[in-house]
Amino acid sequence: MVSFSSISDYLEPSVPVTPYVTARIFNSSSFTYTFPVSKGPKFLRLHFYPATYSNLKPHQFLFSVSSNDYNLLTNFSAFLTVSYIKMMGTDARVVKEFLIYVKDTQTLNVTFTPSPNSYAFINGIEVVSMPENMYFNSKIPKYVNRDRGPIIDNDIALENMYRLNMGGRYVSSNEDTGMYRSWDADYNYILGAEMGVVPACNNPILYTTQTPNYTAPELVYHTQRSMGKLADKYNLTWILPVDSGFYYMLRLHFCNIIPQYSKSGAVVFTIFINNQIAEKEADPFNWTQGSGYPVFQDYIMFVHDSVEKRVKQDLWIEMHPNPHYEKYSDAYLNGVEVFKLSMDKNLASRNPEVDPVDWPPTGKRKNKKTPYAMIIGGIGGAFVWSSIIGLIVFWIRRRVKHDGAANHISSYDLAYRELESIIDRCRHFSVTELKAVTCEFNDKFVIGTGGFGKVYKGCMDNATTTVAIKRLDSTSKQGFQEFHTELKILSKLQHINLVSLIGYCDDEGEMILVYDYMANGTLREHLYNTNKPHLSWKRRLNICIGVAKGLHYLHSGGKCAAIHGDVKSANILLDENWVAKLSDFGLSKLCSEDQLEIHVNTMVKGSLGYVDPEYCLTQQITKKSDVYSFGVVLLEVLCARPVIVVGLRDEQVSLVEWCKTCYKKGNLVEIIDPKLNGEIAPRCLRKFGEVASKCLHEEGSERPAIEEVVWRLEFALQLQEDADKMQEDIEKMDGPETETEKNQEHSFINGINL
Ligand SMILES: Nc1ncnc2c1ncn2[C@@H]1O[C@H](COP(=O)(O)OP(=O)(O)OP(=O)(O)O)[C@@H](O)[C@H]1O
Repeated sequence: MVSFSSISDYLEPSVPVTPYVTARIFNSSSFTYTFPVSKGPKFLRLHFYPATYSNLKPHQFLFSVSSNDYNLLTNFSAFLTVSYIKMMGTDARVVKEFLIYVKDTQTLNVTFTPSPNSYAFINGIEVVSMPENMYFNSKIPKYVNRDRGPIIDNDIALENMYRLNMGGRYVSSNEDTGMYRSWDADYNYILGAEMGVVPACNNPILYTTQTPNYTAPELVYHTQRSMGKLADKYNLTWILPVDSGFYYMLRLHFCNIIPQYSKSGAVVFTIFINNQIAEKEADPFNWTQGSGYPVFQDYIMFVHDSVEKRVKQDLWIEMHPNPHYEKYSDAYLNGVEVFKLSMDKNLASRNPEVDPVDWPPTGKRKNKKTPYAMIIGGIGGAFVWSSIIGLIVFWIRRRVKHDGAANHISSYDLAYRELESIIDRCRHFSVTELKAVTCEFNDKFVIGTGGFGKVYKGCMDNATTTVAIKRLDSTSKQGFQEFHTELKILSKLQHINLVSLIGYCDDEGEMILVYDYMANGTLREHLYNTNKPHLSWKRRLNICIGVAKGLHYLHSGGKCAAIHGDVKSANILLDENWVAKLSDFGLSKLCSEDQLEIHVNTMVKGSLGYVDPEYCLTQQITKKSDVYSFGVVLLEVLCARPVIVVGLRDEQVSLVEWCKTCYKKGNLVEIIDPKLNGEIAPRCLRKFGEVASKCLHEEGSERPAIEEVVWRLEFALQLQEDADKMQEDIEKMDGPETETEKNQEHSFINGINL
């Protein structure tokens, strides 16, 4: 008999009857369960309760488990694992959770193989589907201490090592978001006496498309561990023992729930993973729309231990307030998930020959060196041989030939390195895949056309993801440079107010970029030359604040800071919740934050009517050039007209000049969008006009930094909300109106003079 069922001789009171009281025992040969399932990512959970079954003692069970070609467990002893877990004061059972992508076979096989002279057993198997991009092909991870590494795609399997609810209680599988994950309390893992404080809230958590409601339950975001009064004196540290010789993905969950921290830049901290800086200036408030919005960030790092050859070692997560931000000295974390990544389809054993700086692993790298490959080898070191590298080699060779100077190669050195990391961070699509979702690039799927080419709408991943597919037109003046810049910027920078790049395709001479689809199109198409319903004033204000926050992120992104270079209403996309997303980074300049303080020399590019006059004169673009273009957008939003209208009276042709004249005369109110009549509170309009005017100052040095623009606009919104509230109160009041109230209402409805 290959297998038989048995009942445990004893069940500890803390262990539930189902599924742990019964087990299936396997002797000698392998035994496979086959589950017919749909294609897509699955949780596979294996439940073990080591006990005596049919007179077989717990230590007699030693076995391996594999699933769909992945070795999940090798020579596994549930007895030893539980002994170790008990030392940590937790459970008498063990649940092993794996994340596996089931491909076209639509079957999930789970095979148990006893080790020699041993038995295998299992108490329960759980298979749960998960949303397509929940963990696989999700947000682009950050690589700790290197700029490349594995990506979490359909070819990788993950093992969950830890899932912790910081500062909160154990969250049972029934309290999860339908995926039956359980979340442990973190106090077993926090280092030393410095346990910080545990703020909590009960407000509804404001999930978004970037952090949908299945990401983690509200219970996780309702509590956090932060540093408390002694923040400057110590690091908030968690220690999580893991196996050496593997890559790990850490998903850190944040949600700002402390009322005082309701401003970007209020709390900025540094995150270290194993003593390496994972995030120098973490400002989770800035990564979201504000307080109560959850956000997570994935980090990948290799845990190696080449010196002592320890099989297990500690993974440290540490946080410390960033000393450059004095406002509030604190750091916080709401939850963490730690996953071990498969290497060569093997999650189960140590893989010492894999050197972390040698990605992909030596065994997978192609040895054959073509003359092109040798050029790259010399320039970039270890690399991934992919079609995009092929493309740039071809490009470099062509340039060298045309320019006839070998020293030009070195100027493209950077491009190599950047592209190598892009390849690992972005999803690569084949032309066949993209043709399939657009019916061979059929015009019926076209949703817009820009300078780069046509943009198509498509559905992928079993219709769970709607995307916008931007395909370079062979007749376009744009080309590799814009394609490369867009990939470079968006693969490094992610923010709620920047459009998300899902991937790219460079097969068969194509250059295609794939983005999240933005259901409400561009800001411009809601302002003029449109039949679409008009945007309310408050919605317009929120959109402007979102764009300013996106720009602020871009300008202050540490080593990946950038100048956008083409801010305009057509490059602001709106998602289904009207959240503004800055797009089109083809003209952007990526440089270090220090460099942003000086000027970047460049040939003047941009869109007519939006370009900073100082940039035109000096040919030097600065972050204040973006501030100028943003000022033009503010005027478009207020007046709902194009920036240049030929055929109008001379003084009215340019929106900027016309608004400046009206502003100086104090009659800006006469040129605001008539559809906004009666909607704008006088004080709000005054503040808004003032911000726009500052942004449009002729001299860059006189323009405010975009951070200042953010808070000035937030203040304008506050003024509007106060006025709306007052208006509501007046309307609610019974009895005759007082003279003052009548006047207030009158000025509100008929507008004001500035
Ligand atoms: N992610 C997206 N979601 C929905 N629609 C999009 C998306 N990206 C682009 N579009 C649509 O495609 C049109 C063309 O976009 P694209 O970014 O190529 O051009 P543009 O910015 O208008 O022009 P240019 O590149 O010349 O500045 C947009 O106006 C918009 O209607």
